[in-house]
Amino acid sequence: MTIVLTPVWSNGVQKLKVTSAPPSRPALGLLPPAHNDGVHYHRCLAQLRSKDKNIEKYIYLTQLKDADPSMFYRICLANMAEITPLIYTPTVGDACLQFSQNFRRPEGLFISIKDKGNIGKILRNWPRINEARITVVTDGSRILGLGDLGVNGMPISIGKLSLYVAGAGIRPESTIPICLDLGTDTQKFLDDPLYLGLRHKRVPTHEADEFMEEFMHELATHFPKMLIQFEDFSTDKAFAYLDRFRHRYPLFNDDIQGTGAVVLSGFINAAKLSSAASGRPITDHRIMFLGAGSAGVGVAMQLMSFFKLNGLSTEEARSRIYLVDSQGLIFDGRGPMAEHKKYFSRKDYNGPPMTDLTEIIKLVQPTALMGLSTTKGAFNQSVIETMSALNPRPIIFPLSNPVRLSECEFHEAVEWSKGTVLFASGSPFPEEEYRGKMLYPGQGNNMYIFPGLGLGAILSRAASVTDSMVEASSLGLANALTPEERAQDLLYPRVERIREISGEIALAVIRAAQKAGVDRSPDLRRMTDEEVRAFVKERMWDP
Ligand SMILES: NC(=O)C1=CN([C@@H]2O[C@H](COP(=O)(O)OP(=O)(O)OC[C@H]3O[C@@H](n4cnc5c(N)ncnc54)[C@H](O)[C@@H]3O)[C@@H](O)[C@H]2O)C=CC1
Ligand SMILES: CC(=O)C(=O)O
Ligand SMILES: [Mg+2]
Repeated sequence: MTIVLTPVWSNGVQKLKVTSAPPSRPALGLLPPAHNDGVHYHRCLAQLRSKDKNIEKYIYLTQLKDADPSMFYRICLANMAEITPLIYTPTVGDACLQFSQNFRRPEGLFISIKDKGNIGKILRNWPRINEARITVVTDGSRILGLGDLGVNGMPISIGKLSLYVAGAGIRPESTIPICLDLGTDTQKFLDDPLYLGLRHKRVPTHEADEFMEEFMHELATHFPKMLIQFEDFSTDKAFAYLDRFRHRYPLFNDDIQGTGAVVLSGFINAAKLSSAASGRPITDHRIMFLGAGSAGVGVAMQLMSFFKLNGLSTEEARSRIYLVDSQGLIFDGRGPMAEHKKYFSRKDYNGPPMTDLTEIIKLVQPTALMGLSTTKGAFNQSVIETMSALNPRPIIFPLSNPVRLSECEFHEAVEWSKGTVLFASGSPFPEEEYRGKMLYPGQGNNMYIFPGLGLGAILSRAASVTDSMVEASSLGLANALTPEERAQDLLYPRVERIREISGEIALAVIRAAQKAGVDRSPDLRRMTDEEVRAFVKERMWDP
C-alpha cells in the first residue's frame, strides 16, 4: 500500500488527509522508484513557492500545465486563493506585457490578418477539432487596463480558459485560446525585435470588420458546438462585435456582460447592507461610475436591472445612474460624445463642465462609486471621506485591473471610511484588521461569472446567450452566499467554493436558456432542479 496525502479544507484551513491507496501501476523504469503522485503534489507546490517573483511563478505554472495538466489543475483547485492571482489578474498583466520575451512554447491559436481568405484552413490545424466547446477570443486591443498589447494579449485568453477548467470543470481539451493579430498601435512593440506579432499598425476598421465576419463564419462552421467569449477588445469594437454577432452565434462579451453580471451580484449584497445601515429604501440608491468604456457602460446597463427587479421603470432605473469619464460628468450640454455614452448622459444638469470627482460626488450624492477608469489613486482620501460623510456604509468598488491601476487599495478605503466601506475590487487585496475586527475585501471580477455562465450555455447547447441568461448568472451568484459568509459581510462567496458556485450559476443559466427558448438540450427540460444539479456536477472534469 502507498500513503497518499490529500489536501482538504476545513473551516478555511488547509489540512492533509492521509489515506492509503493500492500500489499504482508499475512505472517500468520511467519514473524514480519512490515517485508517488500524492507526494509529488507537495513537491510541485514547494517548487512553486520557492520562486520569489510572481512572474516566475507564472512561468513555472505554465510549464507545469504543459507537462502535467492534471497536477496543474489539482494545485489550482486546492489552492484557489493563492493560485488565481498568479494565473490571472494581476500577474497575467505582466505575463502579457512580457509575452514576447518569455515565450517558450505556443499555446492556443494565432490567426492574423494575413490569413484572411484562409481562416478555415488555419482552424482545421487545431489538433482536437471535435472536442472543442469553448474559446476565449481577443484581438489584444485593450488588455486589462494596459492598452493595446497586440499579440501579447494571448495570455489573457489562456488565463481565462484555465479558470474555466479549474472553476467550472470544463475539460481542458475542450478549450481553445485564440488571439487575433490585426496589428498593434503600440509603437514600443513594433520596435521590439522580440515582438511576436505582425509588425504594422492596426488595420482600418472596415478591414477588421471583414476579417471578423470570415472568422466568425468559419469558427461556427468548423466548431458547431463552440461557445465564444469575446475578451478585451477595445471599447468601440467590443460593443460593435457584440451587437453584430450575438444573435447569429452563441457568444457573450466578458467585459460588458460578465463584468455587468458580477458587479450586479456584489451590488445586490452591498445595497442590502448599506440600506440596513442608512434606513434608505433599496430603490433610492444612486450609482456613480468613474470610467465610461465598455466595462463602465456594460456594468451601468446591467445595474439597471437591480432597480427594475425592485419595481422601478426603465426610465427611473436609468435616472439612478451617473457616468464620469476623463472629461468629467457626462451630460447632454457637454457637447458631442461617443455613441455608447449617450444613453446615460444626464439631461438634468446644465451647469458648467464638472471634472473634480469630490465636487461631482457632492452634487450627485451617490450611495455607490464604481471605478472602471484605469486610473490609479482616483478614489483618494477626499473622495472616500466625502462618500463616507454621505453614507453610513458607502459602497466603493475600484474595479480596474491589474492591481496597480486600481482606483484605491483596500487598506486606504478601510482607513478613510473608518472601517464602514462595502468594498469590492477587480484584483485581489489582502484582508484588513480595523479596530479589532477583521474586514474582507470582495473580488468583483468577472471570473466569478464566466465559468458558470459558460458551463450552463454549453450544457444547455444554447443557440445564443440572452440577457436573461446573463442576469440569471448574476442572481445565481448573489444568492450563493452562505449564512457564515453573510455574517462576515462578504459580498461574494469565498473563491475556494468556485466549483459549487459555478454549478449553481450553471443551473440558473440553463433554466434561463430554456425559458428564452434558446436551449437545444431537451432532456434537461424534463429534469428537476436537483437532477440538473447532479447532471452538472457529473459533467465537471476533475483533475
Ligand atoms: N473587474 C472586472 O471584472 C473588470 C475590470 N475591467 C477593467 O476596467 C477598466 C476599463 O476597461 P474598459 O472600459 O474596457 O476600458 P476603456 O479604456 O474603454 O475605458 C476607460 C474609461 O475610463 C475613462 N477614464 C480614463 N482616465 C480617466 C480619468 N483620469 N478620470 C476619469 N475617467 C477616466 C475613459 O474616459 C473611459 O471612459 C480596465 O482597467 C479593465 O481592466 C474590465 C472588465 C472587467
Ligand atoms: C477582468 C477583465 O476581464 C478585465 O480586466 O478586462
Ligand atoms: Mg477583460
